[in-house]
Amino acid sequence: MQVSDLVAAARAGDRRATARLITAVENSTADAPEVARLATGGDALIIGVTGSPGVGKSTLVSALITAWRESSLRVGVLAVDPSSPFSGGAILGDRVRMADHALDPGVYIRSVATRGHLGGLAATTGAAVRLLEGVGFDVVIVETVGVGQAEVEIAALADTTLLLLAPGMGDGIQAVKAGVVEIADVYVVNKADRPGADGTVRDLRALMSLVRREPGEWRQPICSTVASEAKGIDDLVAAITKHRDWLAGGDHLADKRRRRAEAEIRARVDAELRRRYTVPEALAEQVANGETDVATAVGRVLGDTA
Ligand SMILES: Nc1nc2c(ncn2[C@@H]2O[C@H](COP(=O)(O)OP(=O)(O)OP(=O)(O)O)[C@@H](O)[C@H]2O)c(=O)[nH]1
Repeated sequence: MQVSDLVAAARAGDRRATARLITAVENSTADAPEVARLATGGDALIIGVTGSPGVGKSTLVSALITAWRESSLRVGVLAVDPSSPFSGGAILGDRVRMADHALDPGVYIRSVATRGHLGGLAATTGAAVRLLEGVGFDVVIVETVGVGQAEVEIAALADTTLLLLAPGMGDGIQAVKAGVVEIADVYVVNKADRPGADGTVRDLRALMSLVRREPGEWRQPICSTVASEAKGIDDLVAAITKHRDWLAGGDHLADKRRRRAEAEIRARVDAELRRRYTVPEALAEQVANGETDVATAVGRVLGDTA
């Protein structure tokens, strides 16, 4: 099939065509440049969802999909697994939300692996986000488990980042420690049916009252949800819409988009440099032995293989 036919099919809701296009950009196949050229345009709402394992990200994403489908929006989900070298959807096969939305052509769900890919999340996921937006998805959700660098990178990709917490998991404190709180645009206290939820909301409020904000700056709302019963989802969708309106009201959205493009280009440039400039083992050996110094070795790597 021609790339143009695949793009047309993907726009019409053919999920296999969408899958083939993402695979092409992910693997930088010979078709990738044409795919990137044709599958362009669109204006998706890009949502990042992050939080510790077990807080209910998958369940919440499933409930959000249902809400947006009720408004006939097409929803794409990229589930990023920073620890897995596998890609293509197999990991999510048994997940609840797959079963819930498996027959709906307006929903596309895929897992994205970043381990072993040069450039990390920004390079691999950035291209897939762009593709989904380009074939007409109205909402693209990027979900990742809250570990290490991934959640900071996800915030760079997304227009609106949701940070999920759950009562009784010490999440509030963990989040502060990791500095994650700053990357969130909307806090979600999920599992609000569990004891301690009010306390988690209170802790967050107290924490936020310490942050000084300029007039006109975004104040992160705190939404309480019971994702497993689809409770609080309407309020959460409203908070997301409000953030989008705030972004669109100033230069914020354009700024975010530019920074996203910059992060994606940067990641790809870094990956390309790593591919071009390899460090020969013998050279490392020489530095380790004291025969050569590091600066000289760097000169050799750059000079020898440029
Ligand atoms: N009581 C309660 N349980 C919930 C709620 N939301 C999700 N759960 C349950 O919490 C467990 C974990 O939910 P997941 O959605 O798999 O959590 P996750 O954050 O995606 O987990 P990882 O994939 O491990 O990162 C499941 O058993 C859900 O049914 C909720 O609002 N209340």
